Amino acid sequence: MILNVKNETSKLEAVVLGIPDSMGNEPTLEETYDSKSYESVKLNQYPKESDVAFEMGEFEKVLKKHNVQVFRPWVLEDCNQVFARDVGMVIDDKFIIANIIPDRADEQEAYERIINSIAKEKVIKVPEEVHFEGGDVILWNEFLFVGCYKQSDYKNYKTARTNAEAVQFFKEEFPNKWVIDMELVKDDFDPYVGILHLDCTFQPVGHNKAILYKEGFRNPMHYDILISLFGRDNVFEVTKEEMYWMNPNVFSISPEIVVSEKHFTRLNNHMREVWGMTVEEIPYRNVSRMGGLLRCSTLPLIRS
Ligand SMILES: NC(=[NH2+])NCCC[C@H](N)C(=O)O
Repeated sequence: MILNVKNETSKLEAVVLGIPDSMGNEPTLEETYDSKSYESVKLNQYPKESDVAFEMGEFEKVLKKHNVQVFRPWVLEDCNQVFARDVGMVIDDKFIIANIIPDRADEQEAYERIINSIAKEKVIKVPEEVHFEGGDVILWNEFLFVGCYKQSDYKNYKTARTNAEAVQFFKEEFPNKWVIDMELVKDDFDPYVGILHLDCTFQPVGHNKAILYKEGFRNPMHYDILISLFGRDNVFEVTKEEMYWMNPNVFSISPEIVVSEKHFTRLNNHMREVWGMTVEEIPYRNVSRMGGLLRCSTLPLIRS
């Protein structure tokens, strides 16, 4: 398979979609590793496997309707494999195997078949000290945005997944890209405050548009950079409440077609009416209760 991903929106041809089968038992509070799951367990709202399976089935149908080839990881017993995004990622024609949080490391073996179908020299494994997850890396042609956390208490946060070493790694590995690091606000317990991955606070859509949550950036200058790159009129800013429901985590099938959650009324209307896009609305609220949404459930392999 010849990989090709240079941005978040070019026409999608092949993607890995996570899989809801055999998710295992609901985690205990101590076993959760993101604030949203923590809250769901605490409020007794952690989703049932059948509800997650229904929502992911709706997602798969939309992808297939648009002629996208959908790959799945193989099913591991009692293992949550919904969020394909984080285990690795494609940049240009390379597959980078991520160095993810140890609680999730088991998920990676299920991608062996997919990785084996890629030429060996195109598969990159990062050094041990480099921590990153795919949700923190956003491609925008010559730009590579990396969500990270660089403070000395990095290891105290289960929700800090990408470190300063990763930023350096991307700079060295992709010398022709402009790597921009964006430090995120972290909070392991409050989903109204902490940002798990960059794709929970920012995402390009359409041609040169972006969805953005200002308070997610630890350094206001990082927000300013995005505003100046995209242009204020091309940015849809979400509220705290919309961030909580993960509005920035929609998923593009092409610059004209985006998959979104059916409750995202304000965003969906804006994308349709102001940006002229086709919005495929699906139910995905149960999945959101585990700390990720549509982008998080996918790992694009080929965008033309
Ligand atoms: N790209 C993302 N935002 N992924 C969300 C992953 C959520 C998952 N519960 C975790 O903590 O790892």
